[in-house]
Amino acid sequence: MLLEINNLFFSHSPEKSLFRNFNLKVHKGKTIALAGESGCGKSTLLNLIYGLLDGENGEIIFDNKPILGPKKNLVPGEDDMKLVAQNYDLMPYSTVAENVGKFISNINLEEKKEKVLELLTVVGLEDYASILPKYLSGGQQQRVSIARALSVMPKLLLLDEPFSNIDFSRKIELRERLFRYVKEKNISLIISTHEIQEVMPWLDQIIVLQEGRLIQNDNAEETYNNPYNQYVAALFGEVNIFSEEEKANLNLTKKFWYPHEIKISNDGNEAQVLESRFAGSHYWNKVSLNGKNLIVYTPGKITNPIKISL
Ligand SMILES: Nc1ncnc2c1ncn2[C@@H]1O[C@H](COP(=O)(O)OP(=O)(O)OP(=O)(O)O)[C@@H](O)[C@H]1O
Repeated sequence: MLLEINNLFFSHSPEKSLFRNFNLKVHKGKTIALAGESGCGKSTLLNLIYGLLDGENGEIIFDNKPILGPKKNLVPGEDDMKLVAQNYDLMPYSTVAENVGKFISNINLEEKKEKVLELLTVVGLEDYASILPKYLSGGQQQRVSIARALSVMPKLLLLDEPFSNIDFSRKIELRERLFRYVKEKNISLIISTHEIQEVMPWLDQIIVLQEGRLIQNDNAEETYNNPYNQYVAALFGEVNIFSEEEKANLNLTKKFWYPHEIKISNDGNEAQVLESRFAGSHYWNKVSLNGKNLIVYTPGKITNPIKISL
C-alpha cells in the first residue's frame, strides 16, 4: 500500500468540519482522479496528504511512514512525494530550465540537461528553456511546475487541477504525454479535477468527494455506469434524472440516463421535440416526455413527431 488514510478528521474552522472519519487506500502505480464540485475538499485533502495541514485526528501513512503536519514537521514535504498546487511556486529569477532542474543533481551536467529537456518535452515547453517564468502565461507556468515535480521521480505525484489554465488543444496534448510518462515511470498520480471527462481515458480509479465525504471509489467505467447518486452522475456532464416514482411508471431499469442513452425509436413512447440544436459531434435536443423535459443527443436534427425509448 502506498498511501493509507485512516479515521482522518479535519476542519478549517471550529464551526464547520470538513473531513469526519475519512478513510482511503491508494495502491502503487495507479492514476487516480479526485473529483467533486468546487468546495468539496479536494485541495484540502491533497494538502493534508502532502503534510501542509495538520489533521485533528487519525493518520496518513505514506510508504509505511506517518505524514506529520507542520506542527511536527517544520519543513513539510517528502522526498518521494510532490504536490503541484494551484500557485506554481517558481523561482522568478531563474529560467524555465533552471526551475525544472532545481531538484536534479549537478554531478553530471550533460545528463541533467538531457533530463530537463525530456521533462520540458513532456509538458510541451521545450522551446521555452531559457526564458524567465514571468514571461510565461499562467498555464505555461503551471506546466513548468509539473515538469519540476516529475524531475524527482516521486512515488506519488499530487496535481491540483493541473489543466485549469490550459487551453483545449494544448490540454489534449499535455494530458496524453503526462499520463503516458507517469505510467511508464510507475509514478502514482492523484489528480484533482471537476472535469472528469477530460481525464477519464487515463484513469484507473475515481474518488468522489461530496462535502468532505468519500461517496464513491471505483474504476471509471463502474463510476460512469453506476453513479452512487445524482451528484456523481452530474460530474460526467448532462444527465437526466428520474424519481423513484417516474422510474416505476416508465418501467425503467435505472434512475440516471445520459443524453446519448435515450434513443429515437418507433416502438418507444411518444414525445415532443422542444428544441434541436447542432452541437458538433451530435445534435442537442430538449424533448418532453409526458411533461418531463429530457436532454437527448442524436446524430441528426430531429422534428416532431417522435418516439423515444429508454
Ligand atoms: N484556509 C481556509 N480557511 C477556511 N476555510 C477554507 C480554507 N480553505 C478552504 N476552505 C473551505 O473548505 C472547503 C473545501 O475547500 P477546498 O479548497 O479543499 O475545495 P476544492 O474541492 O479543492 O475546491 P476547488 O475545486 O474550488 O478548488 C470549502 O468550503 C472552502 O471554503
